Amino acid sequence: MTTKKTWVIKLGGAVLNNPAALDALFVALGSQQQANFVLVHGGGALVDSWLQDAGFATAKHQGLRISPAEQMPYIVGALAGCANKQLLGAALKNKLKPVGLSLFEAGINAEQKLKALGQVGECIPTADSILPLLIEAGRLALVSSIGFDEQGHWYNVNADEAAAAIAKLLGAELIFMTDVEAVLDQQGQALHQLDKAQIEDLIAQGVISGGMEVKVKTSLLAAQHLRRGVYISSWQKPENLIALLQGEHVGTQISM
Ligand SMILES: Nc1ncnc2c1ncn2[C@@H]1O[C@H](COP(=O)(O)OP(=O)(O)O)[C@@H](O)[C@H]1O
Ligand SMILES: CC(=O)N[C@@H](CCC(=O)OP(=O)(O)O)C(=O)O
Repeated sequence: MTTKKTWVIKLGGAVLNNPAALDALFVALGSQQQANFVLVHGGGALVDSWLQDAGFATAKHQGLRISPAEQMPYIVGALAGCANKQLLGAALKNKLKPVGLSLFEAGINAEQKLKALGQVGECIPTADSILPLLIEAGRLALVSSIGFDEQGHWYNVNADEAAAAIAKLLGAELIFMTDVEAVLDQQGQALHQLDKAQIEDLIAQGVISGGMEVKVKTSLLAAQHLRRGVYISSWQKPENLIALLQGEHVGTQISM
């Protein structure tokens, strides 16, 4: 049994457009032999462009993409196919041993969140995850946010929620790596620490919105469940990841 700490890292999809940042991140991961990692990735921008190319209109409700059944082949293709395999290629290039997975193999089932959102999925943890075996075997799991129910229907799960569910399942540390260095206040200054009351205030004032609203709400729930701080930082700064692993305080810490 491995005694190393496991870190679940959520990678925002915008990193897919930045191969140099992706390489730097994988180099940083490869240099940290004292920890295990599981990567959960998004790809929202890629989904936008695939849907647009296919002639679909797409919309979000409170940061979640409304996902009609007829759009799912494109959403699944972009996230579990293209984005997942693009990351796999970058990890391979950087001498890691990646395995690409959907939420099902990772031990998370999905069920419909809200009828009005179509195939948007909510995470249901199961007792059947391949992740501990992959970690034990020294493999780097790359998990897309496509989930399935027991009938085999597919769902589009928000990748932040997917990462939080996997961190809970593994009792792991959780870091969201996005395209901003921290959650920002009204003046655009980094907020180093946020708790429930501050988060509610900033959302009500419209300072935190869109994808960041989902991220901070998901982080808060995860911090409450994991009983420890959850971090938001940028994939543009792999040194921040190393700093967090060493117990330093960078980006925004969301606490209970
Ligand atoms: N207060 C805020 N601080 C930082 N970013 C914010 C804030 N409010 C909204 N955002 C937006 O949230 C984005 C990050 O969320 P999202 O695009 O969903 O990231 P990811 O794809 O990495 O999950 C930022 O790029 C920014 O445009
Ligand atoms: C339901 C829902 O909103 N799913 C997201 C899944 C991808 C994602 O979360 O990507 P980022 O992390 O890059 O934003 C979507 O379709 O965009």
